[in-house]
Amino acid sequence: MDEKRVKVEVKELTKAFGDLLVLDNISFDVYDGEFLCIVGPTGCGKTTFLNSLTKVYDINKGSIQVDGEDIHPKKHNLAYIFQEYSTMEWLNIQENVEFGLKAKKFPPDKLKERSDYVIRMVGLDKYRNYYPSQLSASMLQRVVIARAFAIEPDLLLMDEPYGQLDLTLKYKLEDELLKMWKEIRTTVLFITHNIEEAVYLSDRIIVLTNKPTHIKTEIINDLPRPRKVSDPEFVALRNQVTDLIKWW
Ligand SMILES: Nc1ncnc2c1ncn2[C@@H]1O[C@H](COP(=O)(O)OP(=O)(O)OP(=O)(O)O)[C@@H](O)[C@H]1O
Repeated sequence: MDEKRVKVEVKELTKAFGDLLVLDNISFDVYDGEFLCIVGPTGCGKTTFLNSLTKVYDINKGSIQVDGEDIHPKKHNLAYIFQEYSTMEWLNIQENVEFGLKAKKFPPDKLKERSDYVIRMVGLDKYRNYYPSQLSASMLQRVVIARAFAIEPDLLLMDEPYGQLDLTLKYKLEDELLKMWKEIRTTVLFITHNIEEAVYLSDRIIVLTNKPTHIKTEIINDLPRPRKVSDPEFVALRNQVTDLIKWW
């Protein structure tokens, strides 16, 4: 990135459930157009973090701002991709993508052009009239990617989206995701346990500690793209992050 502009500012984020302090004074910025990965041990509070970010939970202390304003799902354009495919079975692929756009009050005369564009980007042009039950797992994930990027979100939140998928599929979808991200230049916050995935995808990696969770360190990942998991530089960075975490 040439010029860094702060898109999301997380400041002193603190969340406890009763006596259990989960997030302990977490502060960091996400830059406009950045692909930021957050890795941390099981149970450190990644889901709690996302739920705090999206206001599902009230936080005990701190603030989260997008473009200098307190984050709000109604005010800001937030998109989510989770493990579940979350497509609507009764709508075809084109309608699934347009559903998100309509919800965001996208101009009706530009709807088709926009959905065509993202559907083409993920290689599903021939399937636009199919229903979710007629598609494979990887195609469904592509629909989800297309739908998320279609709205050009302020922030795309991803929570272990490919955790359950087999490796080949996972790599394909990660490449699909990077292609969309490069084209549309969305700010992405991607949460994962998988260090290799974080090194493959990110511009920067934030490493969390065990509970009470704070930021252990952050690593700039400027490996050139496309990345190869077997490149010595890739392996070196993966090992560096692994050594930093060592939560097992
Ligand atoms: N609603 C809740 N009430 C009480 N405790 C909670 C609640 N939600 C989460 N916790 C606790 O907060 C801690 C963090 O949970 P969370 O699910 O955020 O972790 P996680 O990092 O997402 O886990 P995983 O790595 O398994 O996905 C856990 O100890 C959990 O038991």
